[in-house]
Amino acid sequence: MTLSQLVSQVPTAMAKLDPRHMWRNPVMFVVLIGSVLTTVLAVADPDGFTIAIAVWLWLTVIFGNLAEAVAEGRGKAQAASLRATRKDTVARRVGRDGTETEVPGTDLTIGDLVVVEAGEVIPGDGDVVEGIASIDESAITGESAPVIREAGGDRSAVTGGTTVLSDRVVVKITAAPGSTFIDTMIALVEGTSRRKTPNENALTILLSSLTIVFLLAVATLAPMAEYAGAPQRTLVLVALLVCLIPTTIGALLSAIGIAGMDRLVRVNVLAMSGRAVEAAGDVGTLLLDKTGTITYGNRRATAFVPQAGLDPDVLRDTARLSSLADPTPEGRSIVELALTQGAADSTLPRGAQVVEFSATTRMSGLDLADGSQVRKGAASAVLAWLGDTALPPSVESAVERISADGGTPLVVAVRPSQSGAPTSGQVLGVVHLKDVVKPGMVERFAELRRMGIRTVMVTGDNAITAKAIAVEAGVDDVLAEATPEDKMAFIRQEQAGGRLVAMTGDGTNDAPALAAADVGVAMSSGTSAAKEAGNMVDLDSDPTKLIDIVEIGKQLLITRGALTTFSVANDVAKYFAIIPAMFVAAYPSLEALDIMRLHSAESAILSAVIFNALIIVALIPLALRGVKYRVTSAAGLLRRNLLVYGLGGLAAPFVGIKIIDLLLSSLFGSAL
Ligand SMILES: Nc1ncnc2c1ncn2[C@@H]1O[C@H](COP(=O)(O)OP(=O)(O)OP(=O)(O)O)[C@@H](O)[C@H]1O
Ligand SMILES: [K+]
Ligand SMILES: [Mg+2]
Repeated sequence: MTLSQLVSQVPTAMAKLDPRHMWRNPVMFVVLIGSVLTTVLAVADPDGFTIAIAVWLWLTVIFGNLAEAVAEGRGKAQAASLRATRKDTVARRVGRDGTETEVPGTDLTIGDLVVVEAGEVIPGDGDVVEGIASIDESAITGESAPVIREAGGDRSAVTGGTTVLSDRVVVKITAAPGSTFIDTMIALVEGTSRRKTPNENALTILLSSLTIVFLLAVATLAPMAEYAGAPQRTLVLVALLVCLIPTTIGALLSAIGIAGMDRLVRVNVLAMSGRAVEAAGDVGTLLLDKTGTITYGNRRATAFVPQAGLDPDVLRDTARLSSLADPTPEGRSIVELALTQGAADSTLPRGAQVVEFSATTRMSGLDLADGSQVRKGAASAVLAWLGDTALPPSVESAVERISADGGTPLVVAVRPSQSGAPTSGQVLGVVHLKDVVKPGMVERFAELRRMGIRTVMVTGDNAITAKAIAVEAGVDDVLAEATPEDKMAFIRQEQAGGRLVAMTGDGTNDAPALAAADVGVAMSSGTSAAKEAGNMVDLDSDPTKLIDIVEIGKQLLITRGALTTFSVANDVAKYFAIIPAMFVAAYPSLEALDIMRLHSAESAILSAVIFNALIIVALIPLALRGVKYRVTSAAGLLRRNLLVYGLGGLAAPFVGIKIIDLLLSSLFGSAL
């Protein structure tokens, strides 16, 4: 933060003097009332001291607003650049009859189909329903490497404002103009949608109660002082009150929250709720989806392994048949592999019923017109479908080998038509699906472990594959063959144990879990359903981003705690700095307590007011940058912060007020 940044936000800080805005911050609202009151006093009886107090009380309020304005100002620049990407686009809308019409992007409604080709800007948020394309998302991520988006799988979501680099896709619009991802991002970085978090509300109530306590204390001081023969002016009592109420944290509280969100945006994470950012600071368990989260999610068929003695072409052709109507990347890759291995290029047989893949059945295939059925899917699912208890030994060993290697085996089976007596089906072999683990996982998960976070991979895949990938990625635990319900139940169970849970995922089947988690981070590469369910989106689709998210969350909590400690300690110290000076004339015996030896009672009061205002500005950089988070025990951290910010807060006013008092008395000596 530079001085010019501070100065440039002064007009915004002045605009925030609007009582309708100030009202939301009770502590600073009291200072505002004090400023008005002392201004009236200064107008009625304009002596230098009264004017000086009035001026410094106004500065206190403005400095508080300045902290918020500077925090918000950082996001405004980013919002402006995002607005530029939301330029008017022309959409090629596809009608029911397949004809294309050009319409302005703003005319699109949810459910519309649009065609986007290489070189064109995607006119709105949606899911790719046909085709595959490489897309430049740098407009929103700042990342220049193109990403792949394709129909059918968990990499189907596209964002309006991004550009198709190659090929052609058909996109089904999922967001109305005005409530798109970029609109959300703009609102977020500008802070227009910011609401106080429950923690902030609780702290505000605490600070307000403290303010009321000090208000009562100062109000009762007046008659007591009078009785004691040392009557105090209203002006002095107002100044005393402002010094005693927790103005430092009151002024910086919202800036701390905004800065936390801002730091997340800088690491390419969009947090839809401040509450989630706070929860991130206390996360104990992290759940990660495997495919598309820990791995790239580009699960491709690489080999057909037939059952011993079976003609390899039979497996190849049946695997292809079962995948003809499977729009998932896995399904399409099987069709492609079969073609390269010499399969005939035929279309879906007449009268065939498509059995779509679902995360619950873990199978897909066809029911053919003659009553026979073909399926491919997870070994356990296919076995259950066949009503068998064991796979043929050669298939069993292929499944194990593929799994142990971290691959996903898809067992292919057929069941002949059941016209007469029930005939049992036959397992033909296995398709080997391969995916690649993203680099750098092991080190990053080790770091999470040091932070005290347990990482658990949850996957629909079988236990052996899950284990192999878990070892390669270095997660602590795995939950295999998990249905969407299992993922959610696991989260509920962790939460019941008192732990806050973070979940990262990309798929539609992750959506319930993302919604149930305290921190739900959707991969930007994932489906719209996942992004809507989570409360954060990672634009880089990096599951280890949670390390940054947790650090930022912890930093936010620590900064708020540290500055609250500092603020309250500060106020207590001010009490002991000012009170003896105020009463030493009436009670000479107080002289023993008057360790500060301030120039005069007036100088003491004015110095305290000035210190109270300046400390806000002095702490703005810390509020924005955050107190540094180190990986250490929570107790150690608390001790350290109490020491630094508690003792620091107690000592600072004595030093600061003394220096200001010396300056004032040397400048205005006899006048004070
Ligand atoms: N197109 C498909 N057809 C048939 N079976 C499939 C298909 N895709 C996946 N499967 C099987 O279903 C299982 C679960 O699918 P899915 O990939 O949706 O699980 P998931 O819960 O998202 O886990 P993850 O994404 O971590 O692998 C897979 O392990 C695989 O055995
Ligand atoms: K104060
Ligand atoms: Mg998945």
